[in-house]
Amino acid sequence: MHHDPRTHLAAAARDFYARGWMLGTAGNLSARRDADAFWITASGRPKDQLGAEDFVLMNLRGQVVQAPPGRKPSAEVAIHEVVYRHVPDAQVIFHVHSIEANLCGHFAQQGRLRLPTLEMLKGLGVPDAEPRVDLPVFANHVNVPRIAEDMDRAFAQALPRVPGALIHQHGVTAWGPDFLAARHHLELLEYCFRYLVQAKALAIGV
Ligand SMILES: CSCCC(=O)C(=O)COP(=O)(O)O
Ligand SMILES: [Zn+2]
Repeated sequence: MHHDPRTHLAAAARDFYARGWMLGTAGNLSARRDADAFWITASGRPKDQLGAEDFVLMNLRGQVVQAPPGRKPSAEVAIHEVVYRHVPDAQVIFHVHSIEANLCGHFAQQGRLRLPTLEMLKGLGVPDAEPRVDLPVFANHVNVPRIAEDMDRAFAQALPRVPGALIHQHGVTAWGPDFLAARHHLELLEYCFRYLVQAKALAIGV
């Protein structure tokens, strides 16, 4: 990263807040500083007004490297750590809470949400003519490290075919090799969620 990733993270948070995906302090965003450390939003901060003092530097062993006074890392930092450990290409991770993502959790079967067969899946790295792609869906737990352990186990078996994962009744996490790609992946997954919700309302099979 040539610029301080905290500036980009704060701008992304303002954007996602405006879309209704980070209301009431929901969600958390992070970006790698280098192979062993990443910046993540501090816990419980309003996502439309983040400043440099709202980010914590973590290493990939779960230790705080640098934290402004009174700031703790996101309560969901363990999930970011799992993604960075398993996906070497992931440089940026966005976790947000949209209504549609939470509705879509109810359409999942056996821990998988079948994504609609849309041309836009190409933007998620799926070039197939008739894509049959599932997004992994994890159970939510009050004890967040439990969610991270489930993801760790699943990702050790196989990485998701698309750069994201859903937590039931909670929200989606998407990642990418840079800020723009991570944003596009998040937007495309959220588009799929909106599509699935509307298709269900219209009783259209996808
Ligand atoms: C009000 S959202 C509840 C916690 C959560 O799921 C989230 O994404 C925000 O947690 P953080 O500790 O990162 O502020
Ligand atoms: Zn969350």
